Order: sequence, then C-alpha cells, then structure tokens
Amino acid sequence: MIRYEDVHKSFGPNRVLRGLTLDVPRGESMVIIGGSGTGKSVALKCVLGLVEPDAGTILVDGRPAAEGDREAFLARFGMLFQGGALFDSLPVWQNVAFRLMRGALKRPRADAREIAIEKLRRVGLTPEVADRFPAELSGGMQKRVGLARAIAADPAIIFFDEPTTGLDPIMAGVINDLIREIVVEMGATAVTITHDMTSVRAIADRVAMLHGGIIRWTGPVAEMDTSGDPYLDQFIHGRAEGPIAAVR
Ligand SMILES: Nc1ncnc2c1ncn2[C@@H]1O[C@H](COP(=O)(O)OP(=O)(O)OP(=O)(O)O)[C@@H](O)[C@H]1O
Repeated sequence: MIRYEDVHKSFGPNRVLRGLTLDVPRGESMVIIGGSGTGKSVALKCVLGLVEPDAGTILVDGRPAAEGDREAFLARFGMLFQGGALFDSLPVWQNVAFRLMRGALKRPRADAREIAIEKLRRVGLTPEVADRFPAELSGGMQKRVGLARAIAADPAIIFFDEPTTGLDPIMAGVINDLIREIVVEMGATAVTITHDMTSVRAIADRVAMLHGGIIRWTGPVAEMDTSGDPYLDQFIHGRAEGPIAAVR
C-alpha cells in the first residue's frame, strides 16, 4: 500500500533519510520508532508531498505519491497531528467535519454535522461536546476530537504523529486502545510515529526502527523483543549505554 524505495532527503549538510526502504502493507498498523531527529516526521511528510525527497520513490497503491490530482490524493488520508492541531475559533463539530465542509469531500452542512457527532460518539464524546470550543476541553478530550477528525472522512490511510504525547498514562492507554479498535474496524492502513513503547505494543502490527537514515530493523511487533538487534534492544529498553550515542 505504501512503499518507500531508497528515499533520500537532506536539509543542507544534514542527511536525514539515506536510503529509506519500507513497505507498509494494506490494512496493517505500522509504528515507526527511532530517536529524536532521526527523520520520522520527514518520512511521513514525504508521503504527503509536504517534503520533497531528493531521490528515491514513494508509491501509494502502486502509484507515485507525487503524481496526479493532489486534492483527490490527500482525500484518502486522515491525520492526527501532535498536539491535536485543532482550530480554536471553530466549535468542536466543525473541527471534526472540517474536510467534509470544503473541497473534494464537501457535503451539506447538516450531514457534515451528523457525521461529526457520530464520530465524536465513536471516540467516547457525547453530542454536547459538539458545540463547545477546543479551549474548553481537557488535553485528553482534545486528542479524542483530533482522532474523530482524522476518521471523519473514512480514510483508507491514517497517520498518527505522536498520539499520546502530553497525556497521562491512563489517558494514553485509552487513546492507544481507541486507535487500535478504530484501525481494525475501519480496515485502514495506519502509520504511527511514537516514542512511547506502551503505544507501540498497543497499536502496532509491525514495527520499523529508523536510525542513521535507514530502516535499521522491521518486523512483526511480536518479534521486537527477540530481534537480537543491539540498536533496537537499546531503544526499546531505554538504555543510555549501547550503539546509539546518547547526547547528554
Ligand atoms: N523543513 C526543514 N528544514 C530543515 N531541517 C528540517 C526540516 N524538517 C526537518 N528537518 C530536520 O530533519 C531532521 C529530522 O526531523 P524529524 O522532525 O523528521 O525528526 P523526528 O524523528 O520526527 O524527531 P522527533 O521524534 O523529535 O519528532 C531534524 O534534524 C530536523 O531538524
């Protein structure tokens, strides 16, 4: 479904992606892990055309990601951004229905509102929340609203960028479980970036570790603990000592 073939990207002298090759199979949940600044976000942005690779190919359903009608291409994606990225000036339901009220996915306002309320319910929020503003909600509720927005248009592919950052462990667990349930029930292809190993175990079918600009290890989440890869072992156990140099 998503295939990276030898993708390279530098910013000036900073060689971030140095031959990224990775397959994300259709309907699977892939979690990308790796240290800060290793290029996880850059890798996702390359798929969406927000960053242009210097070399290599990215295919989505066998077709180059950068080709064709951009709006139709993006309409297939749902995204949950770090920090929720809600519009403060819009009530919750309009945040959820944002993409249903304009562009390729536009539909009548009443329908958009109805879908927003249904998606809010799916993430455990009551219809009363629909007319409130994001600033009136807790961080956990805002994250749920972001999740409802990500699934509003029933996307085939969903990107989750650090979905549990800033949440307490219990709320993080709730969001992890919701993500897992929703991805399974929608049959969506999901790519998640996270530092949170609890999230990895809750969300992933497969894991890919990005280090040194390449995929250092990838495999089913069940094989992560017995990979024998010293980089992966150091990362999943959070050890300061090991082949990955910790910057102090
Ligand atoms: N638009 C840009 N211009 C210049 N440098 C950039 C740009 N975007 C990313 N970078 C650099 O690319 C590197 C990788 O950044 P990226 O945000 O992908 O890391 P990450 O693995 O997602 O990190 P984190 O886990 O901390 O979010 C960093 O060194 C960053 O400074």
